[in-house]
Amino acid sequence: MNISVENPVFVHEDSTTQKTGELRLDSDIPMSKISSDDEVFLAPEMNAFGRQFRDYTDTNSERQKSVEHFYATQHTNQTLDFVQKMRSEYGKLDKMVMNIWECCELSKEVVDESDPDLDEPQIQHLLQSAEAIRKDYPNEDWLHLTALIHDLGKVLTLPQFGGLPQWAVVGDTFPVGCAFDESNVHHKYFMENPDFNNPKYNTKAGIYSEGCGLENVLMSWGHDDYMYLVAKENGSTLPSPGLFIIRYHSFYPLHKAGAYTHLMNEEDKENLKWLHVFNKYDLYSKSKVHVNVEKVKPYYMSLIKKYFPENLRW
Ligand SMILES: O[C@H]1[C@H](O)[C@@H](O)[C@H](O)[C@@H](O)[C@H]1O
Ligand SMILES: [Fe+2]
Ligand SMILES: [Fe+2]
Repeated sequence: MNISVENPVFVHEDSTTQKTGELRLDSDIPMSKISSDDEVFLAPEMNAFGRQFRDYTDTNSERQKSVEHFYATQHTNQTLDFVQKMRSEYGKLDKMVMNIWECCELSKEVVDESDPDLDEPQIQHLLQSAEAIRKDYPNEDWLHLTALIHDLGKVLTLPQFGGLPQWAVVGDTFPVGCAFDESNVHHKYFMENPDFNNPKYNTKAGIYSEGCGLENVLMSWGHDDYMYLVAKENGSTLPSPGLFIIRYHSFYPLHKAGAYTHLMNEEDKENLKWLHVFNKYDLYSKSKVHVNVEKVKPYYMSLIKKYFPENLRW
């Protein structure tokens, strides 16, 4: 069965002003195409472990216990002060010089401990999500490339990047400097966070003002913000929704639960529509069936060449 996008998305009225193409609803996919699973992406109902996707409630399985432990450490340690330090340290981009494909190869060595749905090397997740979105949006090449690179920032866990602990790299993200919304998974562990009781940081707006725009909000530090910095500072020509997807794809409290919307500006609201589209392919493409890397590599190399310089500072 085809699981539809949870939040409504809208078709742009004037597509000539958009660098990106029209947003399409699941219901726009012709019924005649639904029968061929080669041509459209069919989202599974269960994850590879036979469970619902993003189930954080099962306390019996070992994997779920380690995911909960992950969130306990993440929520305890991600303070405003920590985020500021990490942004200035990793914003220097002085750790490595390499191209995008070399980083895809490096991501073979990363397994994400926060993810209840996948324990495969990250390169597979990247190619699975890119190939899935390519089926349904064949003309949006920027979206294919966005999917390919969205999780590359997880290389921060590798020794070449200082071997950051998983809680500083993966998992859902949330703003720091304002109250932690209850829609964050395993919210109770924020009580251990020093910012939780700081009156400057624990009101709804905290250090921000209504409608200030997400670019003025400090997010918990991790692979999203890092990869956004890498793409932006190296002069990628990906369109604004692509950069937005990279930067906020782990911000489930916003794009799934609809929290923190008071911090968005008009541009964020436009970009959020594309993030809703993207999320379906990020989440439901997670599978044990591997993509043949060498077979698809030439296509993705051509996209990298189109939107990125040859070498990037990381
Ligand atoms: O466990 C997952 C994983 O780390 C993803 O890469 C991230 O984007 C998700 O938000 C998170 O829940
Ligand atoms: Fe991610
Ligand atoms: Fe992902």
